[in-house]
Amino acid sequence: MFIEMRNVEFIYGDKTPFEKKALSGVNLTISKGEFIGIIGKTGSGKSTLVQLMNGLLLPQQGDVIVDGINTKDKKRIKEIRKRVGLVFQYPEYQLFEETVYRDIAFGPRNLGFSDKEIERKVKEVCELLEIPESILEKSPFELSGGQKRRVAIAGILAMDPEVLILDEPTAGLDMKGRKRIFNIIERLHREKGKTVILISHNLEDVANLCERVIVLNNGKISFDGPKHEVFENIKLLEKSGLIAPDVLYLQHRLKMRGFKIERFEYKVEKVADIIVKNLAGNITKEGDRR
Ligand SMILES: Nc1ncnc2c1ncn2[C@@H]1O[C@H](COP(=O)(O)OP(=O)(O)OP(=O)(O)O)[C@@H](O)[C@H]1O
Repeated sequence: MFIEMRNVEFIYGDKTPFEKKALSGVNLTISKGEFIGIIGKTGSGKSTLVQLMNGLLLPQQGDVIVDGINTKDKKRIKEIRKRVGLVFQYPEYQLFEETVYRDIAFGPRNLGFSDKEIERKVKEVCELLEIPESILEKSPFELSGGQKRRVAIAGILAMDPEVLILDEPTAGLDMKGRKRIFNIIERLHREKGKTVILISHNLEDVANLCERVIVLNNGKISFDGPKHEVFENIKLLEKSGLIAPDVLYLQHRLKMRGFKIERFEYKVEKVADIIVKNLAGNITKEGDRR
């Protein structure tokens, strides 16, 4: 078990007139190599949850343990940050150096990597994230939205974290930009064995990419399990204030009409195959009857 949260509660502005309980009674464990999606309506506590996972926020109640280290152990916070990398929802929060190179190098430099190691790391992550050398001396603020995202991810990956957390990594990107980011994330999981935790408002993306899904509702976990269990339970999604992807509503409707669906699919092409297969079955049956 790599990350463990035990009975965690987090309150913003604790003991002030503005206090706001963002999370309560959160228990969860995350193992190496998982690909987890975190979903929940706006304000349900998703960003708070992931900031607790790398010690950026500390719980008022309960404990967060990362690879055996309690995030409250101030002396070991660097070790935690090195293990759990968090890419913020807004890349602007993360990019502040004068050049792209310096921004990507910031994390490893802070962790005490040598210049040679930093250079090697920057080169490696740029290749992985398809960041051309020609932009390394540019200001991060001159970049396009997609490039900014990739540079923000590169800066975190350069520290070689075991766990990569991405908070809405494709917000504001067009279809092509989104596909590019998701391909990269998928490869990081599949080829580099990274544990990935993805927050997304887009349930279709989560359904397509993740293996396990955690649903948050008003600061509590309302579901945690295999994705097919959550996505086949439209009522559960609705109770948590979420709307299931259209492909799922379609398959529920087809099932009600007598279509045989063994396993719900998340890609339109695959649903089309189900329909064709069912219709073909019916036509054959008709033929048999005649
Ligand atoms: N800095 C803060 N000060 C006070 N309250 C906050 C702060 N950040 C978040 N909150 C509140 O805590 C709750 C959880 O917020 P959080 O950002 O974790 O939710 P979220 O699910 O990530 O939302 P979104 O989908 O909109 O990003 C919300 O009610 C939010 O208003």
